[in-house]
Amino acid sequence: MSVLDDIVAGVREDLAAREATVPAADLRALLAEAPAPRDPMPHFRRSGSSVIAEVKRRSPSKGELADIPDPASLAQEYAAGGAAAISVLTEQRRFGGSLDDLRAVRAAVDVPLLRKDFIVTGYQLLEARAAGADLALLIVAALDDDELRRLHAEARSLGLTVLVEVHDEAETERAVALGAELIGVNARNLKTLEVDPDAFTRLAPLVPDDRVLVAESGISGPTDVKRYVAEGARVVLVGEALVKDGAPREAVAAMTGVEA
Ligand SMILES: O=P(O)(O)OC[C@@H](O)[C@@H](O)c1c[nH]c2ccccc12
Repeated sequence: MSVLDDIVAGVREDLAAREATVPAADLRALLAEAPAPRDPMPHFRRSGSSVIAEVKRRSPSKGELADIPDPASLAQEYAAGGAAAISVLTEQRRFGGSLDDLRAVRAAVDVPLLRKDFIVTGYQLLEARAAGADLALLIVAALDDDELRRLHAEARSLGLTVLVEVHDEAETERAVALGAELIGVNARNLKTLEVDPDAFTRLAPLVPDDRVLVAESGISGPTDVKRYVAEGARVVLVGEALVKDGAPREAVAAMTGVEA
């Protein structure tokens, strides 16, 4: 069983417990009252890099990254530094996150929020919207083509912007064929946890110019950002480097608006 399969199995168990407590119909009723989601695409399409800054406590590859007792105040620092969006990891077992983190961040900032999780059912999309997310991640490696298409359509119908994540050629072709507007190349292979620093370089040319490309994982500062922008990224998604930096506001600012 790959790491990814193992994570998804845990996610499905936790999900079943939540679904038994809060029925989908209750979430739908909540959403009927909710304000429309924020659209991050105009910021992403601006010239110069946009940053999606991530609230991330730990990961299966690196273990403990940072003690984040107050995700809301970290998010306020990210927003003050000019983050185009904030990613909140909500997976509990391996990443130490929760929907409570997402709700706390939503209450504290006005920028678009990404629910970063292993989304395998429509219920998780309802949860994302109900907790105040504006974007949702769909990981191509975790979904067959039917699931990917169905979840993508469901997310769009809820008004969510979808970040479709890929790591190899075949996944990139699936994302493009799906019509994904926002495609993230994760340098890390979630099945093995290995990082391939050349993944972006290889995959970016397979993506048509009308889509927005996001470079994900292993970005440590403005030098990395400049390289990815030169290779076609408009957006960078950064976790570890920001949660470990004592001055996250300045760190986000330094990675924002970088030109090739
Ligand atoms: O902490 P980093 O190396 O800056 O990486 C952030 C982000 O790319 C990473 O958290 C991530 C990318 N795709 C994912 C899918 C699931 C969980 C986590 C991720």
